[in-house]
Amino acid sequence: MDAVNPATGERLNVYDLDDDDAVERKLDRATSTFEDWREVPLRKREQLLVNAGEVLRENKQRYAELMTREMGKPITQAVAEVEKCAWACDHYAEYAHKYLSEEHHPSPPGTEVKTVHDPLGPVLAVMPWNYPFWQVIRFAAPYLTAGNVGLLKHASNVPGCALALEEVFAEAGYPDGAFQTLMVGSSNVDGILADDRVRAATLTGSGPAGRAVAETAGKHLKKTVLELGGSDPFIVLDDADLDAALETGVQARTLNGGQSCIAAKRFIVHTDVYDEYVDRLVAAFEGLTVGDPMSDETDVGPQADPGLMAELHDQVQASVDAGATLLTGGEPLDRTGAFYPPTVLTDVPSGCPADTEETFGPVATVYEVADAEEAIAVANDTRFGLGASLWTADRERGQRLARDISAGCVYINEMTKSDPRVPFGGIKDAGYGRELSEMGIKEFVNKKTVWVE
Ligand SMILES: O=CCCCC(=O)O
Repeated sequence: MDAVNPATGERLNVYDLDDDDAVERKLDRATSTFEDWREVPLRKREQLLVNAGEVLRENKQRYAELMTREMGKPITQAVAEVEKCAWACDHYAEYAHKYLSEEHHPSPPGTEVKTVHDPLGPVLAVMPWNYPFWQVIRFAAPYLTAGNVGLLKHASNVPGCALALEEVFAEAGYPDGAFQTLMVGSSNVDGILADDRVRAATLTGSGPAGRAVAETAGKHLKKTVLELGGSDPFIVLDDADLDAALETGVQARTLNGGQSCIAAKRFIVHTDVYDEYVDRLVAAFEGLTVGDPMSDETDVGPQADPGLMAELHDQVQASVDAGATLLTGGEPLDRTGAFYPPTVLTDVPSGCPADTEETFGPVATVYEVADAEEAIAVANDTRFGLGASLWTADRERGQRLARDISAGCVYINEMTKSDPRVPFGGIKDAGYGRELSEMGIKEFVNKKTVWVE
């Protein structure tokens, strides 16, 4: 596996792939470790998670630089990502025993009926490059604490991060085999998932990757959680606080180079405030600093890979060819590295790529709508259903409208974001299942009913 810096094109390192024997050994180790790990008292597992949070904090700068070098995330955002990982560790260290406590049910007199939460076994995690640490800690913190063990198949462009994550758990004192990185390509996923030793799988990634995992998991009757793409609406109503909706909107579209499933991708703006909002959005995009991701001053780094940037650019060009108006950006920057400028498209014809596909980069598509009802109709006119953000001065109105939005979450007067305390996941082509919070930790447990007569 090659790690290549997308800001410079420089090859950072070459990593050996695991051969079949190495994968076999890791699967065996996962199984044998699971038998012991599941017996470790929950309080002890929580303590190890506290340690993992400490390891992350102690190595924050090193891990952040590793992410920035491998996938181009601005360094300030990489540091924030490591901090968020440590927070997720703290959260589950504090709450896992509460989330996993026995549930008692109404039962006939003289009997006791309850649900207990047993771990399932080795969980395969197929994870993407865009949040190389966060996406992994998001599954590992809850699932390991529930007594499962983890097998990570990370994206092939972040191999250094994949190994550093293994280091986090080793240094925190987890048993060998509780968390292992598989250095394999995506063609190996099917066979590993089909293996009896793997009991469940979680994937964050593209729709095709999710469907492939779901198909194999279905064939072998394994539980999955899928967090796939999104084309999240960012709705600005006539009574919205425009300053806040603008500042947050810019961040929601350009954070992480716009490479996020929950980025605001379709801005749906009430006609009364449309002209002002669009003018200010364009000005704000043009004011962003695009450049060296190692600089604290940078807002938008390179796209993670030249091929991905080319795909994004194709989507923009095809949309313009179909009749969309390009207000700013729209051409890769003429410099070394995969730099794409913040881009704004309006008058987007129905059915063009910017309208129907996920744009994984700093490209905002803006729609003008006559009223809140039309805003909701446009918001729902997508095969995705991950998150949504809605801006209005009237919180009651916001909550009424939220009921009509087809998405896994709706944030009113806030950008869509993940938080360890809050369930995260989508509907429709955005996937199924929930990560984080109590719901997340309970996705990969056997909710076992115990009836005591
Ligand atoms: O691509 C998905 C990004 C999730 C980002 C987050 O959890 O904040």
